[in-house]
Amino acid sequence: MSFLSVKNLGKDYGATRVVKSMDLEIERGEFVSLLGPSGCGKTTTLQMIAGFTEPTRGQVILDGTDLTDMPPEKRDIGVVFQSYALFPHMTVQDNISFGLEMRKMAKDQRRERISEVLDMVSLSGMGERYPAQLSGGQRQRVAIARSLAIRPRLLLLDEPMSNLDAKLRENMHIELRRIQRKLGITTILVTHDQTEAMTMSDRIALMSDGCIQQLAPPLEVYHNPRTLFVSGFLGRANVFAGTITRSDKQTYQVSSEGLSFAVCLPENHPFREGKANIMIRPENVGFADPGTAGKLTGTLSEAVFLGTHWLCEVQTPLGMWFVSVQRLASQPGDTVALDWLNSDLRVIAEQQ
Ligand SMILES: Nc1ncnc2c1ncn2[C@@H]1O[C@H](COP(=O)(O)OP(=O)(O)OP(=O)(O)O)[C@@H](O)[C@H]1O
Repeated sequence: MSFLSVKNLGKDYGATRVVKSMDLEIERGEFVSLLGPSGCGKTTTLQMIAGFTEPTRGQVILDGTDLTDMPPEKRDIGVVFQSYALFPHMTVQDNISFGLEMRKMAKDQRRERISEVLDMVSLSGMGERYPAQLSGGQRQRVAIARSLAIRPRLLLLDEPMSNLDAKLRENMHIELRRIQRKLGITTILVTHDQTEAMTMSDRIALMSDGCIQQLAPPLEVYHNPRTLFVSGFLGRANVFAGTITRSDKQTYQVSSEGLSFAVCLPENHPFREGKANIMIRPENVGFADPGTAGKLTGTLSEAVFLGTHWLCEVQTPLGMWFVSVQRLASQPGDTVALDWLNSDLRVIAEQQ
């Protein structure tokens, strides 16, 4: 059995099913993100695991113990919210000490633990300060230190970095992941920030409308999205509708708007022949070498330089495509030929 088992977990408010039926198996030490648009049920799921919201159905089992009817303070779970909820009238060390005192830890041990976690979040020497004397990033690190101090069996993070500026957030991603790995603490992060989920997680649970659409490692979710929603939520995607036919045992062709390309379908792919959606990422499409026809012709309508690459919009018979390239030799208005490796085309069985 997994370290954390969430089985058929759901929440209804009146007739509205805000979390339909969640099944989640998380291994000890794993970092899993719940990623999805606003209102898809991420926070509600986390609150049910923490014990702050009573589920309408389902079970939460942590390390073999059924937590479903256990009050939050008995669950041994650390929670960090978007608003850090530090006690403003207490110093940093008293904020951290609070949870340890509740657990009746001896004074010497408490002092040692506080110094250890402050060191971990690079705030040694700041123990005497009050929250108002800290920056947003420092306050957030105190909140994390406070939740780590109790050595919870499970750490739940609800958008803990969304108040920080972009640079600080990036640093915190790296820092938090380092601490999480070092302590081997099983962690669930709620976020709507795809970069945050991609950089931090062992696995991402991509949610929409109260359901998990796909649960897999970041690269798998990115490169092999199971649904159109997933392909569009994580990064940019070029998607077109086509008809798949079988050429021989291993080879399939997709045709659309009079064009035809070979596609590969993995052994276990749910789809074989008929109408389907085909997806390719912008970075897997390039401009054909001069003098060659490429696979698709279009008109370059826009090109913006994003520092590491050019993001281009190309109007094609298959719709508007995004193309991401390192170098650009064409101007908006030019006719361009696009090329790609057919092995980078992905078939998404779900219909549009
Ligand atoms: N107490 C409540 N009563 C009624 N509806 C609620 C309640 N709490 C949450 N909801 C609804 O449940 C849905 C899911 O909310 P939830 O906060 O879990 O979403 P979320 O994915 O975390 O969104 P966000 O990223 O905006 O925080 C929303 O439509 C919300 O309005």
